[in-house]
Amino acid sequence: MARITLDHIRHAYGIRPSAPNDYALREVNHEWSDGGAYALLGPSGCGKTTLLNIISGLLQPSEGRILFDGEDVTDLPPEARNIAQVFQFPVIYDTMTVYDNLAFPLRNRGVAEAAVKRRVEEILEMTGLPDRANRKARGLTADQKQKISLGRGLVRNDVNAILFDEPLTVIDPHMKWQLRSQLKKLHRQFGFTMVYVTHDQTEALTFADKVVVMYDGQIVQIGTPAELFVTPRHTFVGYFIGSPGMNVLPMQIDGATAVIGGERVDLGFAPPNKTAAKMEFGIRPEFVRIGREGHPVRIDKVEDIGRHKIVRATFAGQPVAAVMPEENEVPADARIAFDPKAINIYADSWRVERGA
Ligand SMILES: Nc1ncnc2c1ncn2[C@@H]1O[C@H](COP(=O)(O)OP(=O)(O)OP(=O)(O)O)[C@@H](O)[C@H]1O
Repeated sequence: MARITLDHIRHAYGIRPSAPNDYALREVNHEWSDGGAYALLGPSGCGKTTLLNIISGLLQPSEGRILFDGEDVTDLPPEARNIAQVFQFPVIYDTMTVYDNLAFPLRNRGVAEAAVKRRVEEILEMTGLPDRANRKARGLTADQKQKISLGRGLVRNDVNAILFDEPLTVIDPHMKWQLRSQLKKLHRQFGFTMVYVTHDQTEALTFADKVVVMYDGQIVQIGTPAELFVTPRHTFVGYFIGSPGMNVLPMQIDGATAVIGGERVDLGFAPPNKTAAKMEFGIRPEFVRIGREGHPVRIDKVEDIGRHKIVRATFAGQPVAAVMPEENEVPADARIAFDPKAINIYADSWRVERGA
């Protein structure tokens, strides 16, 4: 397994890019540790597949270098990078049996038959297909075929990294959860460096130790699920992670006070003077209190979703969501308050550090 360094990578599909918008990847400059489980998360078109293909060698970046354990592999073709890749749709040999499909990557490398057998049997067990071992792949369902693709990606344990590009799209929802847990278990057991592309936050947060959030051709944050929740570095991370996402309200700063449409909210710290064009106040719905204290608010709707309820309200002319425990009542003359420790301040969409 390898440490992966992305050294000032930029990529444009068109020729002679000039403006930032000409780049599918604007600038990626990060190091991913050996044995880490990373999820690349972001909306459609943000550059996830582009970045994954640059790592695997299917695509040459327009600028920058990629290194495995410090060794420059930018000019190496995919087969020389020693990478396993699992795609969205099955890539298997229909005329081979399930067993032979799984054995193929090992036999190709000259692994002894006894070791092939041991490993293939483990993978058959993991994918829940041991009784299909001698069947031709042709007769299998789409999700069984995709499980074999996953198995082929996992069968070798001498690869630099395993890359997954939305691998569970064709798998039914119940099995999805099971396979994701198995991937996580395998990661713990063998310490593979894994990169997993998805646009589904649940998938990313349950699979990865570190989630790499991409937006508009950039990595906007790399963090643990808890870091993405508590301190989103960019307002996009706030919106995209969480359900409902973070409340983001336009504001002005006056010392240690946020002025939001005429209401003054104490921040508990004075953000430094910023020359930003746009200042915003961010707070997750879990830290918004609806009760008898605080600022005036208009309650628009209460959604009961089981263990808690989501209150949709209007504060200082802006829509705000709050998450409340099921047993709490919304009082008739409700007020709104914000937990000062959970307030994030954004200057031109980027988080301002306390004390920065
Ligand atoms: N072969 C290509 N030629 C030209 N433009 C491309 C090509 N592949 C991707 N793009 C563009 O590059 C940008 C990033 O695409 P990419 O496929 O990397 O995004 P993604 O985050 O993986 O999206 P999705 O989740 O839809 O797969 C998009 O604007 C896309 O239209």
